[in-house]
Amino acid sequence: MSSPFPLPRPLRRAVSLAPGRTVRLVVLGQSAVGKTEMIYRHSAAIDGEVVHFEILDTAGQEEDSLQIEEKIKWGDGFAVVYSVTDRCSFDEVMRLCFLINHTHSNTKRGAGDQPPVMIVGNKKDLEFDRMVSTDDAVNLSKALKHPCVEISTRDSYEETVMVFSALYNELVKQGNFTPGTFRRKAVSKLMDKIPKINASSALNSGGRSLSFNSYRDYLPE
Ligand SMILES: Nc1nc2c(ncn2[C@@H]2O[C@H](COP(=O)(O)OP(=O)(O)OP(=O)(O)O)[C@@H](O)[C@H]2O)c(=O)[nH]1
Repeated sequence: MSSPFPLPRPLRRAVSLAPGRTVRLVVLGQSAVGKTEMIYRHSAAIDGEVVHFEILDTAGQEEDSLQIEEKIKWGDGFAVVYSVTDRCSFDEVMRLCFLINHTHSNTKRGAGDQPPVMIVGNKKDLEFDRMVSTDDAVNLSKALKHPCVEISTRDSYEETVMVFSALYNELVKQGNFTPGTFRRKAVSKLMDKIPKINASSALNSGGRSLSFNSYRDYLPE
């Protein structure tokens, strides 16, 4: 299925980790929707600039709302993931989108100035087990005013990367900060506590299964 919302063209991967700007993205969603299949660090050349993505996922039902809110405060942009094979995970999307908006309305931005969110329907390869239609997703997307896309993290690494780059493009488009004002280095204390695995080794595994599970190990001070 093609996306009802056009995603940017596939990105060229950066050949080196040159100094660049850093964007923090958070992947939210119910348990078992496929969040852990997403990569957690990625660098790409976008419009001639190197962009480092730091990607934090949540641990589904194991986390309480305070932990999720901490992660939401940390993030610049958000992928809210459901599985097209799991109706309950789709029903959770609305609650998570409200939580993002609520949390950010009290923190970084002014009223009515919300961070970019993309609704991501994963496991589209399981067409015969589908419980959430594309129309359902488009309707929710219109209601919440967030773009939606269906992907398969299992089948396509590129689709996952395009979600991240679409969020980045939206951040730039919002104009809250121009590209030059992004953080210059991956400096967050949170990320400093994450075990170092360099981007090239992460990508060797097809960009999958390298997410981290124990947020408690690197909570901000
Ligand atoms: N067919 C198919 N299976 C997938 C896809 N993405 C993930 N899975 C499978 O779905 C199961 C759950 O994936 P996880 O990545 O552990 O899900 P999660 O959202 O991180 O779950 P929690 O850690 O409990 O929050 C695993 O068996 C994955 O292999 C996909 O695109 N297609």
